Amino acid sequence: MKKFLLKRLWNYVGKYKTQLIVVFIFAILGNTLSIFTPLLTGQAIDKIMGVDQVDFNGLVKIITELIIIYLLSSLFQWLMSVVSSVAANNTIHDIRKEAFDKLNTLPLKYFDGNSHGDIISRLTNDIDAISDGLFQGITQVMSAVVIIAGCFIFMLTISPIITLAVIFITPLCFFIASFIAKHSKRMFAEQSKTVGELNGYVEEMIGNQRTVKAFGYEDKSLERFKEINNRLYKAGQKAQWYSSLTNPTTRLVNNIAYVSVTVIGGFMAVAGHLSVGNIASFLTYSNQFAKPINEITSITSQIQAAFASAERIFALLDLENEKPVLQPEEDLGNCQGNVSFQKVSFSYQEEVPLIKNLNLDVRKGNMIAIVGPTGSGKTTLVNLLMRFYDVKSGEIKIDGKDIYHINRDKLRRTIGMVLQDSWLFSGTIAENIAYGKPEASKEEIMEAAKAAKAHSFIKRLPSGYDTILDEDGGNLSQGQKQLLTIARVMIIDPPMLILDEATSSIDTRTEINIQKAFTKMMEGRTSFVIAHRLSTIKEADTILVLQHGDIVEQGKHEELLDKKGYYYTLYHSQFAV
Ligand SMILES: Nc1ncnc2c1ncn2[C@@H]1O[C@H](COP(=O)(O)OP(=O)(O)OP(=O)(O)O)[C@@H](O)[C@H]1O
Repeated sequence: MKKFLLKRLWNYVGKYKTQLIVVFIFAILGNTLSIFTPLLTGQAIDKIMGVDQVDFNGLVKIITELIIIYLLSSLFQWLMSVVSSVAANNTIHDIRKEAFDKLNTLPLKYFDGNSHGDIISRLTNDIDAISDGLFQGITQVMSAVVIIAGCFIFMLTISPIITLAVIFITPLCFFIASFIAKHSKRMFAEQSKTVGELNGYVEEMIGNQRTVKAFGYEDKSLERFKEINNRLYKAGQKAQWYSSLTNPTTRLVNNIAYVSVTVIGGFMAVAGHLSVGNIASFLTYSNQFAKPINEITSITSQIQAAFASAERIFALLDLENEKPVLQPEEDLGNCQGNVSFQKVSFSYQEEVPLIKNLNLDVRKGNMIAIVGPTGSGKTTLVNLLMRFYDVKSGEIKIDGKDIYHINRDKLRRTIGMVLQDSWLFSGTIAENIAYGKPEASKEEIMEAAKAAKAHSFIKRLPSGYDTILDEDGGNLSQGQKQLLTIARVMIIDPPMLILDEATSSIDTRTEINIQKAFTKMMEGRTSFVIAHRLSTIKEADTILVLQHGDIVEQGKHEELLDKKGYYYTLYHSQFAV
């Protein structure tokens, strides 16, 4: 599994080979220089033979060399970390971009079925974790290779016997580290998952603060937060507990190696095979030899967290995209707006059938009011027409062309949509209106606003069209927000419309404005209206009455009332006052 992850990560990191080579060169320069220092220190010690037997000239020369080496080595190590952070940042930039691109190609099912906080967490926390792991990984691994190889050679030149002892004991560290890593990986995966869950919850609570406060849900919300937070605490503790074992255990092994060097070295010195300076150099080398291994094991937690996060990112990247357009691709051209559903079946979950064998014919310019109790499938019908979800079987045609043969973007541009929860983004009012047509001129924006009856309220704002909206248009009323979304559709001038009439109460004046704007917008356009107003259903060319995903009745208001069927009951319970 890890091999597979490494290979996939390499696909991204490998693109920056030149930077990695530069890091390696700096690693060689910086670390080789520092490998010389124990040798020089040993030589310096041997210049001090005893009282009055000190070679001062030799000593000063060596100390000067040591200072220069330390300075250069620090410079190269600094350069190494600068370049490796550039390589890590470039890699992360690519992964983040690919992940965000992926979000744009995923079907709506993914967003409906996963907590938004968790998705955000994948793009932020998980990517940061990979970034930290990569940066540390690159610098430590490169330095380790150079130091281990360098120290090994230098130790060999001093004493092959003691070198043998060191290289027998030190690899034990690897076994211990990999054994612990195996266990801690699972804990880190749990930790990342819980971070995602926590983010999801926090996002939900922040987004719904009004509801939280209105229902006095603060205490319960805190309880739930505490519960997730506790789980996160436990997962984090367990992961850290396991990974924190690595460093002390490997240090213990290193200390055993250190003691062995001292004892064997001592015996060899007494026998006259080694000088005191040699032993001093060797001790430092054996320490340096173990250092990169220790350092790598001390960042295992970071590397494990990076692996766990990489798994979550790759899982996102591996999700199935929206289905591509079927060939041959057809062009809607000058779209008229004739719509038909033929034997359409659909369900969100396999085991819960919703729409079964639905047939519907809508002629261009007609206004279709969709009514039905909650959960009857009104929004689902819209989801299918917009291709937010794909039908299980059957066909949906516009002007006789199957929508699965039409480019998804082009299809969506022919249908203007105004929903109840009008989504606005932080930016000016003008930018919000021109969302679907960024190249629109000021005049066009104003025209659209006038048609949407939004111009007069915009004009009264201190900065007019340049008024900056908070995220989600928090500084506007519900009705004003809806007028802006109507203007946004007007500017695109689509041949078809999907409107969701607001159920929330809006002041009468704005309500009248919205209704007027809706009526104007629907002129000559095929319109599907999820209807909540009496006036809409009365004016509709056809009313579709939905129940449990089926069209149970279809016709004009008076006809349906005369039938005294389901619509009659629904009308008296929902619309008639
Ligand atoms: N993303 C989804 N995943 C699973 N089931 C869903 C999803 N969206 C809707 N449903 C289910 O499908 C059924 C139809 O939902 P739909 O939103 O179309 O109803 P509706 O008539 O628009 O309701 P309302 O008037 O309350 O908006 C409901 O039972 C609902 O629970």
